[in-house]
Amino acid sequence: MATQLKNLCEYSSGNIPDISDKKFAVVVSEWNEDVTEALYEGAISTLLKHGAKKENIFRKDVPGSFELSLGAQWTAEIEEIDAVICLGCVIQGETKHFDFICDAVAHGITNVSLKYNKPVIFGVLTPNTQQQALDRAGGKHGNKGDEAAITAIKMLGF
Ligand SMILES: Nc1c(NC[C@H](O)[C@H](O)[C@H](O)CO)[nH]c(=O)[nH]c1=O
Ligand SMILES: CC(=O)[C@@H](O)COP(=O)(O)O
Repeated sequence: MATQLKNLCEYSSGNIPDISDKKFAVVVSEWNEDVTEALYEGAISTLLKHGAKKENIFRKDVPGSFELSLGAQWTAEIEEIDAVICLGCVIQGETKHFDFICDAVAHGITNVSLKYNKPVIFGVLTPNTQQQALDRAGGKHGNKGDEAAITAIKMLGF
């Protein structure tokens, strides 16, 4: 279902496990920081809302979304980390650079998740415009950060 047909903050409240002792790494891209900071706020508020402890949430920043894969690996390899949430925003420009970044980070994050056998969540917006990004970072379509956080939580209850 396309995002415009659902709100990213709406999700079924079933199968929410106890995360009071779970440790989360949140890797945030600095590119489009007005958007990624909003995603981060959404992710943190969702984790805390569902019982995560603030002292168990560890933030690391990377320059751009392309670096999210390595940032995810450096945090996922920490044994105590139970799940990694990657947050980024790649906005289409004039060239194919957008395609290469999006493809690389989607595959990279997937590979880290499978390599370390733990949830590594793709909380990356890939909009055509700045407005589409803002609409999905606390705007009319909700917040992809909320969605990424609840996805991590639900995967810990698998
Ligand atoms: N244009 C965007 C980028 N570009 C930077 C890359 O992510 C990367 O840091 C660079 O290619 C060096 O490896 N990053 C975003 O996150 N969003 C963009 O819109
Ligand atoms: C997604 C990007 O890297 C983008 O900002 C690059 O813009 P352009 O394709 O116009 O160089």
